[in-house]
Amino acid sequence: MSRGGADDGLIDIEEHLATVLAATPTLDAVDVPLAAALGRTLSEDVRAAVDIPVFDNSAMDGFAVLFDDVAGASPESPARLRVVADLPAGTALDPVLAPSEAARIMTGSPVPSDATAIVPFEDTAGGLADSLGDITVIAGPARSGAHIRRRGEDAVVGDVVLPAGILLGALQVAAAAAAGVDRLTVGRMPRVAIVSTGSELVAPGAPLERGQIPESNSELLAGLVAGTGAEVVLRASVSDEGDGPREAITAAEALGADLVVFTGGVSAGAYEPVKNTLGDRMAFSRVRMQPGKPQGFGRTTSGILLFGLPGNPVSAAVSFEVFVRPALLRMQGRRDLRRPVLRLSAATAWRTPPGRAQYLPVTIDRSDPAAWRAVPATSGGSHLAGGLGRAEAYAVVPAEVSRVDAGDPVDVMLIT
Ligand SMILES: Nc1nc2c(c(=O)[nH]1)N[C@H]1C(S)=C(S)[C@@H](COP(=O)(O)OP(=O)(O)OC[C@H]3O[C@@H](n4cnc5c(N)ncnc54)[C@H](O)[C@@H]3O)O[C@H]1N2
Ligand code: MOO
Repeated sequence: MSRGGADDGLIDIEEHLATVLAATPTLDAVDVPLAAALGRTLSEDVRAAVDIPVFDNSAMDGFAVLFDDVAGASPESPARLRVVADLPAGTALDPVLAPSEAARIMTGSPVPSDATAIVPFEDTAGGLADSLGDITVIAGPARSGAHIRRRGEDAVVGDVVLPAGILLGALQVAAAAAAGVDRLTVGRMPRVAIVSTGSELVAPGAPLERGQIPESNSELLAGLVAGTGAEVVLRASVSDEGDGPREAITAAEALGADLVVFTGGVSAGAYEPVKNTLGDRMAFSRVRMQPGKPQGFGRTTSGILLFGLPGNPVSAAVSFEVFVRPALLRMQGRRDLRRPVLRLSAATAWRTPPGRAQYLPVTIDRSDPAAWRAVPATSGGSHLAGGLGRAEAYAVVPAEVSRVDAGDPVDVMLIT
């Protein structure tokens, strides 16, 4: 569908993404130990198997006391107590405390059932140095319960500590561990084949004959794929002649691939291997974006998703962000498929392509923490593969915006 009645044959980004996602299955879930869960997508809610905290415990190194014994204690009016027990972390002891008795206690140790407050060492005359006989409290705790961390105040058994569909980062895996959970159900890693096309491509670092360039898209895509939690099972480079793309699909199928990403060979030239050999399996569209206008997408009869991204390096990077990444996340069961977007002001003016949404590689000027600014990393050309290396985000400018002036608010999609 064309926007605003413009009859330019381009389809909207959302329309192409909807086509992609409609064809994208959620893969099976697998059960993994915590150590293997980092970077994966959680498939089922995680419920606490133990309370957090597990038991009432001390927040301070000091003494477990009866609040009434020490309330209002001061240097002028100290409270004297007798230490009847010593409670290191891990102890199972639960000593009885009679009036005027205390237990020395360490941070994290279980608070005796009789105790109603903790007095830190700093609030006693003798401190740690004189802590196992009689002690003198010179500052009473502010309230009953002071410095006691209560059982279950964070979560109780059965509470959902992590909801299905989220990315498991270090914080989330640690929360599962704290909740007494040792295995997590996560989306299976999608298996991805990456296929570069182009007779001009040679390995990076190889001597270049006239007309040849270093192949860089497979490095780009392997990194981007890994960043989604998927695994690369095949990297291949095929020439512009012959049946390379079809052979690559056969090889990918043999490796159990769920998705094949081609770059190059999808536009309007005489040698377009993806377009010319895979027309029976993929549809080729022109999407209202720059870079990333030519897009191929389809599916094999066995259900492997096929993406034909444009070969220009920035086009390939942006196309991956906008179409392939959401598909790979959906396969793993991720609920939120979007990157975080900040609205920042443009540091300089820049040109935008008429009638196409722009994804401009940018850096973020953080020199004023209250006013971050988007700084173009390139002039916007889809071939500027070196400048792409400076980028940490894309400024996303809608198709109907004809220019960006310095100070204009722009949406900035974070990609790191
Ligand atoms: N007559 C038209 N020509 C072009 C159109 C159009 O609409 N009409 N669209 C342009 C746009 S927009 C793009 S984007 C490109 C897309 O072209 P292809 O996807 O067919 O890609 P190639 O022609 O194979 O390569 C484009 C460019 O990228 C370099 N490249 C390709 N693969 C790699 C790789 N793996 N590593 C590094 N660089 C790579 C290649 O050498 C070319 O310079 O088409 C426009 N043309
Ligand atoms: O759309 Mo192409 O990807 O402009 O350069």
